[in-house]
Amino acid sequence: MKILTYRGLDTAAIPGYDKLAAALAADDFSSAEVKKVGDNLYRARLDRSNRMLFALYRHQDERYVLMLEYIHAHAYEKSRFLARGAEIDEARIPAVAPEVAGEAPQLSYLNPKLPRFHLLDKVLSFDDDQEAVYQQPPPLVIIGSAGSGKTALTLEKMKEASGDVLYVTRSPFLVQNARDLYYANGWEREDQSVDFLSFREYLESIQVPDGKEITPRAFSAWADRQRLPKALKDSHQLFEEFQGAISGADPECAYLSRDDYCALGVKQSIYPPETRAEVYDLFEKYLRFLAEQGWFDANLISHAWLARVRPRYDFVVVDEVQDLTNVQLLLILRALRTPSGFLLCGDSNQIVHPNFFSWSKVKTLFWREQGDGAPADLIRILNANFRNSPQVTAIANRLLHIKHARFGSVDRESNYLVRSCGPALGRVALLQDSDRIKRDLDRRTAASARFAILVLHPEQKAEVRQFFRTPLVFSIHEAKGLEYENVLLYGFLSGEEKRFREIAGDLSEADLQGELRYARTRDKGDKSLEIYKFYINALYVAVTRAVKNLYLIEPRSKQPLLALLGLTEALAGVEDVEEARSSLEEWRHEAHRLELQGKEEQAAEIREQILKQRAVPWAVIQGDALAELEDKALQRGEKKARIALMEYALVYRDQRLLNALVQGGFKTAQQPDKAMPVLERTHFLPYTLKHPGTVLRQVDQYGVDFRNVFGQTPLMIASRMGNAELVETLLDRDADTGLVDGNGLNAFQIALERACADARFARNKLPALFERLAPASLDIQVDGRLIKLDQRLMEYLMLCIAMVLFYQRLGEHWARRRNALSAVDFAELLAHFPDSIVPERRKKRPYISSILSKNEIQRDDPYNRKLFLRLKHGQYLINPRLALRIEGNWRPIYSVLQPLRLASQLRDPVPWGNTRWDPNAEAASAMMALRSLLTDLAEGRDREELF
Ligand SMILES: Nc1ncnc2c1ncn2[C@@H]1O[C@H](COP(=O)(O)OP(=O)(O)OP(=O)(O)O)[C@@H](O)[C@H]1O
Repeated sequence: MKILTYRGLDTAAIPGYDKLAAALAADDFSSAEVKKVGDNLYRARLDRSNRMLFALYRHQDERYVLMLEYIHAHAYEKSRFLARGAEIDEARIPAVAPEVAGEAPQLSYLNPKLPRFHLLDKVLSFDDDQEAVYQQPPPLVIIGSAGSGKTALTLEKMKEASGDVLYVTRSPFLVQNARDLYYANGWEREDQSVDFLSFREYLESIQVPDGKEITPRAFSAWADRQRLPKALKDSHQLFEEFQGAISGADPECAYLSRDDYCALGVKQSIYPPETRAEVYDLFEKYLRFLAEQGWFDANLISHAWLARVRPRYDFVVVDEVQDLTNVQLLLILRALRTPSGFLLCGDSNQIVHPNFFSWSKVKTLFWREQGDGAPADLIRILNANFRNSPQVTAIANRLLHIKHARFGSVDRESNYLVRSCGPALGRVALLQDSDRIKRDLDRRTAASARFAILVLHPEQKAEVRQFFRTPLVFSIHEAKGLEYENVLLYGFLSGEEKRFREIAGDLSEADLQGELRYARTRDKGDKSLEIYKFYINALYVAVTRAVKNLYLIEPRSKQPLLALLGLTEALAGVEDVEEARSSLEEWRHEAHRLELQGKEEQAAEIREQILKQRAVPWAVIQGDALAELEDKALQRGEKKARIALMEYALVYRDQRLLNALVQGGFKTAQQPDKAMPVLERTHFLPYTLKHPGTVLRQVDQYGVDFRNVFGQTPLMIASRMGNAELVETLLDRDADTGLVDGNGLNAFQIALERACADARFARNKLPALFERLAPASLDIQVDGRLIKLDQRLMEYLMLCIAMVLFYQRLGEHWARRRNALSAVDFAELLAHFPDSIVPERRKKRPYISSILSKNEIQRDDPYNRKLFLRLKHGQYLINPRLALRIEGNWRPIYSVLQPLRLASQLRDPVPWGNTRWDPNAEAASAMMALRSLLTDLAEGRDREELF
């Protein structure tokens, strides 16, 4: 077997490593005492107390040992790779023989020259180009086609940076994906703090703009109302002109003046000079529309925020740089402490719309910011493709050839061919456009989540739907960023036959041979590339969405461009297209993936047509419905309403409601602890079962995040009942961990709440729930700025616990001594948490106190997140001016939490001389005082007497 080592593993410092490696290399598993300890995870003996963890892989005909981690003194529970808190009883695990390697997973690519490998979500062996970039210090610009491993390489380079690091890109989906890849396999680095932000979040981290960011859909709806002349009808184009030419391009101004816009060169605008005045009139209307309707435009805000941004990062990574405008890039650069600490990556061939991105503009921008010029090898190009099949890559290359041969004026950075390292063999075929073929194809693909149909223009989708039942139909603008195993391009070229004919020009096969050579523009006034860029890039993007197989159906199959792509014969049968039927589970994942990427239309269609999900048939008690129920139960004394209200009050431990029920003569409410088990049996029993069929049936009917009558999702109840298996099942079905219940708590906080009330729950149930339920980050707003509080920070846990303690302790503390929350409260709760979820040092009181005081509103600390307000010595409230982003909307913390629900349990009046002292009145007035305090503080009114 061959030995490879994980990057960063210092084998020289591992005692007995060489001897062990030699034994494994010689297939001697018995003297290495190899045992299987996890999924493709093995341990071998280094010496009496130390172990080595490794994985087995195959590549071509060779078997490989991938050395992962040194396990010192049997401390398996500290391993990055084994499940948290894993206890391994070595004596009870049988030894394995080297033959197991024969069944090991295959690596799709392995560079024979490199003995080291990298790890994200999977094992990566860098090719020579990637390795060279990996070795080069920043600043760097990495250019590579779709699937060339830019993101993978970039993330690995990010791991090298210490200090404050930013990863930013336009798409929130990509951000989440990058974060998940980054921390996959338990990676961490103590001296690094990383923010993963979408560009909008980055803007918000400087200052949260008023309103919502304008979307192409909202723009289009606005444009449709404007009665546009024919030349300006294409709203995508108009939007692009507003966001790429009038604003965005010149960072010196928010947007161009009318004169400057009209004077733009022929290549700087989509529109000819004679239409510009009209475009500018519309732009002015657009500005008014933004202001009136409460939208914001990212370019205009970026320009305004240039005056506010402060250097705060040591290293910045910008992914998919072609999706950002100059002013946006400049705003990112201005956040750098060291001007050269950046890494940009992107691919200008992936721009669908006619935007004004050019690598030379980016370079100029960075040059200028750097002051002393840029290093010669700033720009690196990756030529491999690890994603698409060789057949798809071959077609993509032909397109690049055509673009180059036809419009040789493209910049050097967009001018490279791609070498396929793709995993699987695929095929590219032109199919006849006949009813029989379409019927046949539909039969084979309608039930497959791995087959998508792409068209050039949104209007063409309706035509596709006449023949095909799949919900996966996308216009090219929607398809960006997606990938499918099989892609059908439907009438893609025929829809704009004239354009594509002009693109093909009089090129012949001979023009498409050899390497691309960079040539300067022949004629500066030649606008042909700008006009055709949309069409050729759209086709390039469409083609590269296919991971394995690409099919085309063209009503007019004899087109010069098709011929140049080598597609001359239209096939009369589709027997080779595999008939596929995806499981409901696959479809659920697909709907969820599309929702995350903002493809609501297709996701809704999947949910409706395939998953057949519908809205819950019951009314959820919340908002007005709750007020009405209260009225019926408390004012009108209706029996059914009283029972329902009591159940609601029990679920949320709403002491105020329980008290009101008791005072209204409803005795059962007096003993919540007795009533609770009954309630749990009635409503939550299915959530405690090993085979929760009833719950899953409801999930199938109403979707995984449906709300029960109390407004809880299945995940929240499974968490409450401590059913880790069900939690796992629901998460596998993409349950949303960010949703909150009627108390404003998410499923993770609900588990913490249970742990707070029950030490046994904390010890036995919490570990399996803890990491799985905690959302990756919490969006909080303090002083008008977004802070994305990452799950890995102690501050995250402290805020979550503080929200739980709000209900569990604040009321009582306040009623008794006008006290708020203290480090003791946190420490008492954390004491029951096993070390595997919260390390010992983080549970100590001095440490908790230090986090509380570091995050006090008034404290001067660069990492102060201003989470807490110190009322008096050691007494804290969650900062009343903090807001949380819940389901996309900012909500003040004390409207997420429900101060109205804080109350003391009723007590009997105490005889006091010849009067009676009513403790309840006192408690009620204390709670009123607390609520008014919270309101005052939230609204910024001074309550200095308290401090
Ligand atoms: N050296 C490698 N060996 C094997 N797989 C690789 C290698 N480098 C990257 N990959 C894989 O190739 C796929 C594409 O990589 P990645 O997403 O980083 O590409 P990209 O250039 O960022 O693509 P896009 O521009 O489409 O986002 C990923 O699944 C990644 O893990």
